[in-house]
Amino acid sequence: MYMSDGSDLDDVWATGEIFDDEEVLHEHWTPESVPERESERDEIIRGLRRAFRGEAPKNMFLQGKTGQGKTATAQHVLEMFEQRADQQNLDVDTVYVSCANHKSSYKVACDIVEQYMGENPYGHGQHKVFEMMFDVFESLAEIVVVVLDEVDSIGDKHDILYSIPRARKQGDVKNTKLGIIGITNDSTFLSNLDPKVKSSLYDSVIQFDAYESEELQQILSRRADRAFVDGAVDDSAISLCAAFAAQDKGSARQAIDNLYEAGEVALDHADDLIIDDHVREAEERVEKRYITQSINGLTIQDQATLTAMVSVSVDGDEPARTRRVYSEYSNLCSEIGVNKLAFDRMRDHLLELDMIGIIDGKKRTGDGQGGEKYYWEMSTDTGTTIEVLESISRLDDVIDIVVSSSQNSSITNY
Ligand SMILES: Nc1ncnc2c1ncn2[C@@H]1O[C@H](COP(=O)(O)OP(=O)(O)OP(=O)(O)O)[C@@H](O)[C@H]1O
Repeated sequence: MYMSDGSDLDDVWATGEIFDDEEVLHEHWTPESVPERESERDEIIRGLRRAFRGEAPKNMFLQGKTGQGKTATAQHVLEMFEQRADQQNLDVDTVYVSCANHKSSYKVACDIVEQYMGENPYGHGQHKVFEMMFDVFESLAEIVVVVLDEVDSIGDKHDILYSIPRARKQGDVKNTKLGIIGITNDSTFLSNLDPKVKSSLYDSVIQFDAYESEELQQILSRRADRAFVDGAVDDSAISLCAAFAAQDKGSARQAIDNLYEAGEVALDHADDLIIDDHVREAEERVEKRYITQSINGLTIQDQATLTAMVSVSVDGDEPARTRRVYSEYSNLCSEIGVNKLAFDRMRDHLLELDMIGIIDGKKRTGDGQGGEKYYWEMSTDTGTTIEVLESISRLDDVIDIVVSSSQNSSITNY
């Protein structure tokens, strides 16, 4: 049998002349400045500067959709805060927790204790774990800022949001002054908190609006200068990347990911200049990867609801009322082999799909019957979504029917 020595794959192995410092395109890389977020930055500074007057920092909530620079801005300001405090001999420290995998205050407190004491106290009662967490804060500094990123993950188990702001009053800490910076994508999280929690921390909500195309262009240009060798990116490719991201979610993360992928695409084509065509191909690849990751993480009921939504989309009926989606869903359930949920519960799955950005639901006044109703449409590309759903064995037959019945405008009679 012929075995290649691999030399025929040299073009696939080629690293090309595109990337210089690729790391600046990685998710964990923190920019030194965030000029597009000057006003949000200044508001955070105003909340922290109280510490220099001997007061506890303000409790703040940074709110806005994904990729809007909330974490980057908070990190940038906190770095400046620590440096300034150092210069003025003020004893400050910051504690950062990503709450993404912590579904309760208890688990967040365990994470903090583990970070600083080296041992996870999981298994002890909540009272004990909170006590340990307050001991950690007290041992760190006179002023401690606790950053709770993706804080909405803790859902309604939000005792920590009540306890930290009141810790001094309740005698949980004696010498340390505490402030919280909560970061969330979920605009409903704050309004759904119970009133006693809200009143203890609702000092300031700082809204991060979606980036516009010019802002994304500036962000990309700064990254590109460092990430790629001189002259490796066409200006128009940067503008196109920014425009794609602005039209979609206005997310800087998405824009940076697309530019990174465009570099890979250029390498695949053995080109040493990134141009518009590479950006277009990259956009398709990134979109497909994003849809695949999102859909694979869904429950089967979410997937059934999404399949119904796709069916509505191929019939050209978007935006559609919930009852239209429910009718498709009802027809699909037995084919997919899932229990048919009641109308309201299926709507919850539509809301879930909206939260992760696969579909988009907007409330507006309906067709004269009652108040505002939801209208749904796909926010990812329907064709790509179909391709991904087809790769799930439980759904592939149903998707075939959905697509082939699109000419008949409805799958109701299959
Ligand atoms: N103004 C900016 N300048 C430079 N880089 C930015 C800026 N805004 C965002 N970024 C970059 O975009 C990516 C996403 O930003 P970040 O994580 O801060 O967003 P986020 O709003 O916290 O999103 P999420 O809620 O999804 O975590 C990061 O790589 C970050 O460095």
